[in-house]
Amino acid sequence: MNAQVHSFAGSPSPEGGSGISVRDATVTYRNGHTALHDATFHIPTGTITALVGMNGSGKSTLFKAIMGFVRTSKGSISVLGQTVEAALKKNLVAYVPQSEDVDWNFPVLVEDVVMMGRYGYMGMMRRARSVDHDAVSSALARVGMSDFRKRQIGELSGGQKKRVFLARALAQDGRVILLDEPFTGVDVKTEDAIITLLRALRDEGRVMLVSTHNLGSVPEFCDRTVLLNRTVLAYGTTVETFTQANLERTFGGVLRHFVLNGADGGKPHPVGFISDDERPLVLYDDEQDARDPAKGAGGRT
Ligand SMILES: Nc1ncnc2c1ncn2[C@@H]1O[C@H](COP(=O)(O)OP(=O)(O)OP(=O)(O)O)[C@@H](O)[C@H]1O
Repeated sequence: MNAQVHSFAGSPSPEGGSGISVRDATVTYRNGHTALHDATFHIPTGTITALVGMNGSGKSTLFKAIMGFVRTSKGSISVLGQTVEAALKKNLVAYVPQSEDVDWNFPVLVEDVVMMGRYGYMGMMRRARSVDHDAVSSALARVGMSDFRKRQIGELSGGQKKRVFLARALAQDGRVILLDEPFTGVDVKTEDAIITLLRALRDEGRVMLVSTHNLGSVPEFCDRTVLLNRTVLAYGTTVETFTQANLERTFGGVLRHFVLNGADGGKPHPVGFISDDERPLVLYDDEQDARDPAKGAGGRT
């Protein structure tokens, strides 16, 4: 099968800009496990980049390293031209966690979760000023969750919780936003809303790095892709990087891959599916095209 993957992401991503630069980064945990070794890639500003790899390939570890939560034993990471420590101090990096990483029994209101995004701008007493309250209100409005601000976070649906954590990142005004599997457990409508928001944030010149197992969504909205398996196997524009050969290298035997004889206009039509999760990537051999089956031909615009 000689399929190539085309990107449906809007305008081509701008080259240059300081973005995120990772050079030969190695992270070894205290138990001696090296989760990431010699990882190198660059992402310019004003882009959305997919971070793709199987379970345990080091995606969350890379996020933690970019946030300064784990140290690199080798190599360097720069965020908007600054060290990780400087970026952390300036609240430049916002993080939207995986749902499993959050204790939903913790009794806290939606507006309090979003206010956490403002902590870095407050003094020791964490006294919110009007600018902080305004930032929370506008972030909640932007994700369509204003009506839920007085609700306990644990009472919300999975998709609503994701929106609240996105609002926290917006309230922080992070120039770099790391999203850990934002589409897991959300319906297609919420996924659409998140993608629309990410595109708007890209147009504001922010950098988004999105870990995802939904391979079908990647060509649709990610300008760039980083493929990971304990090191960076490939990185670059999605058009050049998100190829069948690279995906097979990334997932090996773990990837589900089917070739079907579909029918298109009455003609038999070979179709390939590559899936790491519930939304597969669809490859149309003769059109050299990739489509999202949930959205029909041509994907979303
Ligand atoms: N605190 C830790 N101490 C020791 N090992 C860890 C720690 N955190 C993660 N690991 C290990 O490092 C490897 C990479 O884990 P990581 O969470 O970065 O993977 P991931 O790509 O995010 O996986 P998933 O897709 O399942 O979320 C795994 O083998 C994991 O067991």
